[in-house]
Amino acid sequence: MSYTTYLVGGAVRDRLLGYPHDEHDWVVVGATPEQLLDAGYTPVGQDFPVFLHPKTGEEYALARTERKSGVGYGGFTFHTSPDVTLEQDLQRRDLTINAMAMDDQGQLIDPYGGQADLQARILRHVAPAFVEDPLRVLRVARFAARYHHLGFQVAAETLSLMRELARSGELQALNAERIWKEISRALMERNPEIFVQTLRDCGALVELLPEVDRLFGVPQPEQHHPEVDTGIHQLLVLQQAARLELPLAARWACLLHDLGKGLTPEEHWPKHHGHEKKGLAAVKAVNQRVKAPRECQELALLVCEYHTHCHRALELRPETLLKLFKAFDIYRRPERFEQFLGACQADAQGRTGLEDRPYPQADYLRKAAEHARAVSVQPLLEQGLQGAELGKALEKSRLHAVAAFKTD
Ligand SMILES: Nc1ccn([C@@H]2O[C@H](COP(=O)(O)OP(=O)(O)OP(=O)(O)O)[C@@H](O)[C@H]2O)c(=O)n1
Ligand SMILES: [Mg+2]
Repeated sequence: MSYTTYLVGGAVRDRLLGYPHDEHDWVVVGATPEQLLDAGYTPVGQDFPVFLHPKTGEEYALARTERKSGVGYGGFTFHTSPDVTLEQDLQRRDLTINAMAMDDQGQLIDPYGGQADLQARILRHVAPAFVEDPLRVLRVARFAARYHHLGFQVAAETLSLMRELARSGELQALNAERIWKEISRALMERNPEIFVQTLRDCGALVELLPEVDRLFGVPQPEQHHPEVDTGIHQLLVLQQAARLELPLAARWACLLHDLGKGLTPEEHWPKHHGHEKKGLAAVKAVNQRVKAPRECQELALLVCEYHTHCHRALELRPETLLKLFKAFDIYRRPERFEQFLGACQADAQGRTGLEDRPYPQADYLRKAAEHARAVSVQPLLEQGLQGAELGKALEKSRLHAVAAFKTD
């Protein structure tokens, strides 16, 4: 018996959109696993009907239907058989724009109105079975972030399904790896703030990142923050982070830098004295809950603690500058310090009306750091210094170098 292969999912969607896409997913209709094994495909997992092409390595999935059989991921049963149709396979998918297929003649198969929704710029679920996978809440928010600049919006009825999922508590059953994968991809999209905003719109933000959610409604002094609301500031900072094309760790740090402001007692509003240190515990909690990679965790903690130092860079004493450099280990980790400067710039410019204000602090710190790094240990070694003494002398030379830079 012969089988038919179709291109599906993101590749079809992005081809129709004229959007770059470099991964191809295929669906195979009318085949048994044995047929694919005989043709040289390798199975991806034990009980999962997905195979890798012998030459291209791309994913080929047997057409399947899915049923949810329990709470959480893994609570799925698949049904594959050669008589599962393409339409059935497409129906189990998340969004209409993701539920189109293309045959080898370039002919589009679009039973659920995906093309119309692409044209209307709508992210709409295919069927009520959307709710069987809570990860889709994050996926839709991520697509909203990715295609925002093209005018895409989440359909009202899809948003209500997302709200239902958020309210059901099912998001708690998602494992950290899947959540992080979505968050990290979303942060790297062109409008990462739309991801956070969409999660908030459907009540998922408080489920997934309650520490971020609680910033909404918390005021800041209007003098420095014309947008006033800390949650809005948060979104604006992410927008700037994308505009500055910051790498993932810096964007993650941007998202978490002000968590301390959510912990200020109301009677102190709109001031947030000491929010930098106060936020550290919250940053740590989020870091661990989503199992962010080490680099992201570290930078988020450092940016939380030191972003105000960066804004005040020009007023800092040489001693304080050196302490900052030490905290960042700028001598061995120059790229991490650069990411810190980027995140702080996004923080300074992520304020209504201040998006284009200059941020001379970054260059100032960059130069000061260069002077500290340029201090050579060689002359000190030649003086015969060792151990703690050597360390102290090196510190002193650096202090001189930074002080000299400051008076310049
Ligand atoms: N929770 C999920 C994950 C995936 N899919 C379906 O599987 C396809 C492929 O999934 P994936 O590669 O994760 O996403 P893409 O849509 O290809 O988008 P991208 O890779 O660009 O993120 C999707 O288009 C969608 O039809 C789904 O319905 N529900
Ligand atoms: Mg894909």
